[in-house]
Amino acid sequence: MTAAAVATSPTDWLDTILKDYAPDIDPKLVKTLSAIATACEGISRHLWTADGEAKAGSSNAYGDDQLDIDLYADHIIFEEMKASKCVAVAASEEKPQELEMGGEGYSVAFDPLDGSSIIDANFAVGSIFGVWHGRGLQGRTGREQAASCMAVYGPRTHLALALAGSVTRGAPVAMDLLLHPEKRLWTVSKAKLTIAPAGKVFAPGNLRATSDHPQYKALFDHWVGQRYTLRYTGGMVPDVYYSLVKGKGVFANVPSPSAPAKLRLLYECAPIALLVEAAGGRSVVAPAPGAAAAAAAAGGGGAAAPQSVLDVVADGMDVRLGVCYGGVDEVATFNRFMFAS
Ligand SMILES: O=P(O)(O)OC[C@H]1O[C@](O)(COP(=O)(O)O)[C@@H](O)[C@@H]1O
Repeated sequence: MTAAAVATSPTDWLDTILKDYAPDIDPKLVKTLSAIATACEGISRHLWTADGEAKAGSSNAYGDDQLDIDLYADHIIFEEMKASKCVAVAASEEKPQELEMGGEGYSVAFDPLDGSSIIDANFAVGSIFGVWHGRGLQGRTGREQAASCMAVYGPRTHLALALAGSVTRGAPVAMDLLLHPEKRLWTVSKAKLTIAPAGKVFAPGNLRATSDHPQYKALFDHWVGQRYTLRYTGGMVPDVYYSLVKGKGVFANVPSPSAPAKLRLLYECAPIALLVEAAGGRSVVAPAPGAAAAAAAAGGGGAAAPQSVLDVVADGMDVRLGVCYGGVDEVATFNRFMFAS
């Protein structure tokens, strides 16, 4: 594996790296992923001096106040998608509709800046991308992705990148790249990301839901009782990236009637699910309180069964859900508590 790739053209460096995982990778996919990397490099550079509090004075389709940086990141990514000439349509958390990008080959859904509630405190934040084969996002599942990426803007800028089995022609794979801003070059920092089945590190999101979600409360007490180490920043990107790089742990964001789901399937949850499952971990949709009991009561013996986030159909551009990501055994423990009737 080449540790560092010498850039001869904007995409050559990535082509060299990805050919080690997928010798016959589609050049259009390489161009799309390279355009994503270029956008993340621009966002990383902008964050060095950007005002994390500056409000844009506008709100997105969900009424969330938009920060200047949200709109800057959103704009720079759409521009790079157009410039790649390999993206048919794209949509984002800020613009949740399929916008024509004028290219052909792939469709991209993204969250330009995940962590807008913590960026003013200068915590690590990120950008999330899902890349689907062909044209269209609505009606797709995460399992139809060709690739997904998660940029982490912390002390260093990293890009965790997953290639689906449809691209590697075998098992999906996840790797980690490091940005060298002075050379405008990315290198491989971890050739293969893996998550061990078990690891006593937890990141419990939407914790206020424990007030009216007895199964989530019981699980939280279990994690504390089993002396799990808490590693939670309030940013899904750095919190999941922790498990990918450290190779262990469990992240959850569980909804309840008082704290409904806010994470978006297309722009956040499906891309991260591909990364985690490509690293040998599992993803599961977090059920509402009592879902198992309700399913059992509904008769037909149909207990609520755990479902991979990758199998959820995006039957709208704003599907929101609760999730759990982590090692195989950690997600099994999550399911044991969540689907207990
Ligand atoms: O504050 P909570 O309820 O724990 O939830 C925080 C979650 O919301 C998010 O900030 C998502 O929201 P944004 O995409 O608007 O930043 C996640 O990154 C994070 O895991």
